[in-house]
Amino acid sequence: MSSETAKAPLLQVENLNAWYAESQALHGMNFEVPEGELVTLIGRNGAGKSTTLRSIMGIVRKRKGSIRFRGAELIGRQTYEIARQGIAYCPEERAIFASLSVRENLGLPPVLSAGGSSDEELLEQFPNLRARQNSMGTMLSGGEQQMLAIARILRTGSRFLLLDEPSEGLAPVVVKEIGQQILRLKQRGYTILLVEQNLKFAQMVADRHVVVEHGQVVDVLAADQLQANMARVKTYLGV
Ligand SMILES: Nc1ncnc2c1ncn2[C@@H]1O[C@H](COP(=O)(O)OP(=O)(O)OP(=O)(O)O)[C@@H](O)[C@H]1O
Repeated sequence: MSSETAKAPLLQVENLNAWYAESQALHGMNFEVPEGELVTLIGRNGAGKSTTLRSIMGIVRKRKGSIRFRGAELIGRQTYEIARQGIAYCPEERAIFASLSVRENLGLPPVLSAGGSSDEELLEQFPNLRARQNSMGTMLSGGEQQMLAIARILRTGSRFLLLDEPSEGLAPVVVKEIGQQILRLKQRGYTILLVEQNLKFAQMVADRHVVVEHGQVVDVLAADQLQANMARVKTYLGV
């Protein structure tokens, strides 16, 4: 057995089904996230990417199948228990508190395990947040808000990050900066599952792409296979 096959993935999603009330959004998702990799969930609007992240976090409660993190089953667990196991979630809406300063926003998440970044370390890693540390949330640009939303979850000590469309609504130059920060996180050993519609951005940072359509995984491509399969992927994305 090669060392690659011997190592269990950090996250294993098997036959995951999820519902909003009676409406089924995920229909048997299957994919894995190996430790230390950056995996994207790509697919068109409404494909089920955000629902997958929310199901992993237990925010979407009605779900069946299996989600194993470091071998432990997450289905049936509450969101706070899942966070304590070492998974941090950065939602699409960023959830920056408008009436709090950058520093106050940074201090909000609890430290859940050893190894989280201190406020000082976060300001060092995100220099443009240092420059704005006393500014209120309302005064931040979209890019600064996104940086803050990512920086904040690093406080928790979690080593597995779920990021929902960090590039959304941002200018190309800002998207590039966010991409560089995310690559730095990968270099520092974080494992990342990233929802993304921006293919160029996904390509810049990912080791592997999981293509989602109608609540199912229809393709898994290593980063170096994406280009050769671009025509098919673009059809899935509707671009
Ligand atoms: N809060 C909700 N209540 C009911 N249905 C929802 C809710 N959120 C999402 N859905 C539905 O679930 C399905 C999957 O949506 P989801 O948001 O996961 O898609 P997505 O791939 O992340 O796309 P997008 O980028 O548009 O969010 C869609 O049919 C959507 O309409």
